[in-house]
Amino acid sequence: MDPLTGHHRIAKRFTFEAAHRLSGLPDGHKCARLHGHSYTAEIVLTADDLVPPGFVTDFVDLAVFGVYLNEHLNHRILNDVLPVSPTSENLAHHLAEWFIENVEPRVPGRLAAVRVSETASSWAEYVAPSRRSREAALDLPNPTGRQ
Ligand SMILES: Nc1nc2c(c(=O)[nH]1)N=C([C@H](O)[C@H](O)COP(=O)(O)OP(=O)(O)OP(=O)(O)O)CN2
Ligand SMILES: [Zn+2]
Repeated sequence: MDPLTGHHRIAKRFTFEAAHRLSGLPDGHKCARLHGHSYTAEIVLTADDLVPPGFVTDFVDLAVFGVYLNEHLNHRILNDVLPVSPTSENLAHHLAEWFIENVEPRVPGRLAAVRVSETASSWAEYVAPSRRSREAALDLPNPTGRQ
């Protein structure tokens, strides 16, 4: 790729409410108690080239991610529904894997990152591996040459 050529990034932010408790923390840590957050989950997509009329991906086509959040995480205790400890880091990774499996194959952009916030002052981000490295790991061909 030409190092002087940039690429496009877009993001869409979703919100949901959920509770969690974190284990493995020092005695008395406030987050060991069951408590709730108004979460935000931001999906970042990237593309070298735009598709008509000038999109990385139509924001409308990302609505399915909001449906997943609403049906599976909203107003839930995250410890009951996630296969991992419900830290922001683990949640960002989990959401990235869900997006890569369920949404990315149907949209033109590729996932760059998922950023999760529990509070207005913090976030955790999972940076997705490139499409090329994912395909190499699966030993798949890359006929489009897309990164
Ligand atoms: N690296 C991480 N650290 C912490 C996480 C996490 O997911 N990743 N999570 C928590 C707790 O969930 C806690 O509820 C959030 O802590 P904090 O940011 O301190 O939240 P407050 O609203 O209490 O923050 P203040 O800004 O200090 O009011 C803890 N750590
Ligand atoms: Zn918390």
